[in-house]
Amino acid sequence: MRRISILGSTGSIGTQALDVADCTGAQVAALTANRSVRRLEEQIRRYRPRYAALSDEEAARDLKVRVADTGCRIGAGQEGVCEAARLADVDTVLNSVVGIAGLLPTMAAIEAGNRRLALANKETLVAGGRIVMDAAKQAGVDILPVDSEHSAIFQCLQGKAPNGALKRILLTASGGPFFGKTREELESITPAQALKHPNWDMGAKITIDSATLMNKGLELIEAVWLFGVKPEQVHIVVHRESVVHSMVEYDDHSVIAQMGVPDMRIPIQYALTYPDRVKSPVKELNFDYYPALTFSKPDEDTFRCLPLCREAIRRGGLYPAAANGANEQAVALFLEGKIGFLKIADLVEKAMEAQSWVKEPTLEEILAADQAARAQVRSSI
Ligand SMILES: NC(=O)C1=CN([C@@H]2O[C@H](COP(=O)(O)OP(=O)(O)OC[C@H]3O[C@@H](n4cnc5c(N)ncnc54)[C@H](OP(=O)(O)O)[C@@H]3O)[C@@H](O)[C@H]2O)C=CC1
Ligand SMILES: CC(=O)[C@@H](O)[C@H](O)COP(=O)(O)O
Ligand SMILES: [Mn+2]
Repeated sequence: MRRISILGSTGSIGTQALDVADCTGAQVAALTANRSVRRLEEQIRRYRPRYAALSDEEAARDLKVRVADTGCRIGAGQEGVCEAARLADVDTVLNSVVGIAGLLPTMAAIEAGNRRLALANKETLVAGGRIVMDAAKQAGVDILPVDSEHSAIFQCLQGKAPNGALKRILLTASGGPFFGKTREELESITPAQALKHPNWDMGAKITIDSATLMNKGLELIEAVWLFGVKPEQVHIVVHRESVVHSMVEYDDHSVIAQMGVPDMRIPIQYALTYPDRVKSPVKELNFDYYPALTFSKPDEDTFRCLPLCREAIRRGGLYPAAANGANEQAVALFLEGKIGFLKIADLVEKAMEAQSWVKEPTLEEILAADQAARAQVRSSI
């Protein structure tokens, strides 16, 4: 039986991971969140982990009082979250924290060793890809992708590509809620409109990223690090139905796809049970409901975040961290109604322009680049 630590347990992926734990009989050893005291209290009472943490220190103090009767030890701050990633008796850490806040817990899980890392937090690899992958290799920690496209690619590769035979990755994109719209039409988009994803029910930040196609740019970078391919080998294919979760093309031009209904419990479960496949409550894919599957090219003139991310990983160094940090701050400002939808890409571009070249950045330099990009975004509105 797996003993898992779920970081970001109160979010979209975190709560679905708890459903998966229910179905697979995994034991929940630790839970963490940012400041959702009530939701984490409910989860502690139901799953009885021996440790839980909130990164917001005041919220952690409140939680400690509320769950004093349960015997659950409560941690606080970023270090409290990292402690959940390091617990000695845990064999699986699921990182479903949103944003760059997931980077230090990822490193903590890897440094602790002797566990698998099921990684939903794509920003970890976008900002810190090289150091994360190097540390995982050195520690012998397997990183299992949770992101649906990367789980699909991992499944199509059966874990690893046969030597040199992988030609390219065909990474699918839904196109988001604004597929087919012009820049003029996007000028007056509201957060409420952008928060309506056509196929997936996700947290707010990733839903906005899907609407701008930043999500696909982040996923392109994520794929480069996870599968050791060049940026040019990742080809984005718009597929409106989100049923083909991604594909790989081999040198003989054979294309292998992974398919299923759009439900994150499938990739979450696979990351936890790999290499085993076990029964799932998720609906089977019924082709009667999908008489046509469509494929087309992304509109990169309108949705500029995608080419900006491609350029960021092509340049390397701190450019992806700067693009990611600027995007996180810009999305927060868009959700607060302080900037328009199209401004998000402008701010990502500006942050990349301000970034200087650093060959192999350290963790400290990555976190500093993230902070600098955020500060630049805040000061330019
Ligand atoms: N949702 C989805 O279907 C998919 C998500 N992903 C990726 O998974 C990650 C999580 O996404 P999603 O579940 O949608 O996000 P949500 O916003 O729904 O949940 C985020 C979780 O992270 C916690 N959190 C937020 N800020 C911090 C912080 N500073 N320190 C520690 N914990 C924090 C939140 O706690 P609190 O509740 O207290 O705020 C919450 O538990 C993202 O990287 C996303 O890109 C990838 C593929 C699909
Ligand atoms: C479920 C998942 O993995 C998301 O990243 C999803 O892919 C978002 O959809 P699009 O970014 O393709 O709109
Ligand atoms: Mn995805």
